[in-house]
Amino acid sequence: SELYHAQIHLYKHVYNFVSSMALKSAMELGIADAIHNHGKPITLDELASTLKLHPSKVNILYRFLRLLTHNGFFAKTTLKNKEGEEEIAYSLTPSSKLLVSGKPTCLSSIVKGALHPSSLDMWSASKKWFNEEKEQTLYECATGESFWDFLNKDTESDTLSMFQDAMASDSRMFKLALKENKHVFEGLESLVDVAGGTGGVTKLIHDAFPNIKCTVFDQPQVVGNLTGNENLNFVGGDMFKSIPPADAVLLKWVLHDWNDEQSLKILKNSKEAISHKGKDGKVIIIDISIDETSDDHGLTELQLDYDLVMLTMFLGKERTKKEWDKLIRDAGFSSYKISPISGFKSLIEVYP
Ligand SMILES: OCc1ccc2c(c1)OC[C@]1(O)c3cc4c(cc3O[C@H]21)OCO4
Repeated sequence: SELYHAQIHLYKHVYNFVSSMALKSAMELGIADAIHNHGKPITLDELASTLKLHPSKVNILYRFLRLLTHNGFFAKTTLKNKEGEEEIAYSLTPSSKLLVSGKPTCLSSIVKGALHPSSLDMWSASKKWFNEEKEQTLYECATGESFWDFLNKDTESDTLSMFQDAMASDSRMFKLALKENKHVFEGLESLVDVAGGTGGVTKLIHDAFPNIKCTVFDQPQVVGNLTGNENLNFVGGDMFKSIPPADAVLLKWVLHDWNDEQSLKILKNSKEAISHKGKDGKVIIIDISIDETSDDHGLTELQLDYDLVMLTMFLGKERTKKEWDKLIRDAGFSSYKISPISGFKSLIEVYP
């Protein structure tokens, strides 16, 4: 009946965290590596001994694998053992292949970072957060400091490196996406990567397009003592004041960290930076573009999850197609083109 369907829907969402935590446990145990290194489907006993689990934990491992197999992270096959009996064996799926360490597609650091207590414990303060008028992130409301201050506190240095590893692993996925979007960068003589940090992504572009003069633009304390080469240089400054001129301005995962007023300022400064190129200049935005009407339900759910992660930790936001349209037009640009890139993000080419 409808009542019981509603109860199942409600309870499923209440216990979604169990699946997340089972995935985190699988990542911490190194199950994907053990199966990958085994080179063929692995039985429960072989896996338990590879993981050096106590014999009393074998059945617990089975229960975790059962849920994760049900949710598409492992595949179950049957093998005939030496006595000719059928035995269950587990193999990887495309999703768990993203947990195999050492590969450019390894996203374990995102699993580790996103499910770190610093991202979870703050939710116990949500009622307090809703009932105060002070504009701050849920994280600040819960801990009294910004997430950035927490990351940069030297006592938490492992969290900072975990965060940087997560950004780096997401950038490696961008390298694959770059191959599929060469046309966006072809013909450019120069590009400035705004809020490019220490240049992780800019280096990927520089490697793929060595003739483009790439500038990594970020706050002076971020790029201060970094040196590049003849076609990759670091410039310190304030993107809310002015952006160094180039044929193209790259804004990758930048605008989702800022509200509309701040984003408008960044876009207007970007338009100024490419103005010498007339019609040939462009701004390349890489961010989530939510399209609830046409996108797959699961994709939209991930994008709306990300919207709340950005809101609660950075007071940032993910934008819908309509919001991008308004922001781009308010900034004075004449046209733009949105195309999907690397899974759940979009590449928006904006023309003056
Ligand atoms: O655009 C920036 C950006 C991009 C991705 C992520 C950001 C911020 O913070 C939330 C997040 O879920 C997260 C939180 C973390 C972490 C990694 C991590 O990846 C996710 O390591 C420690 O805490």
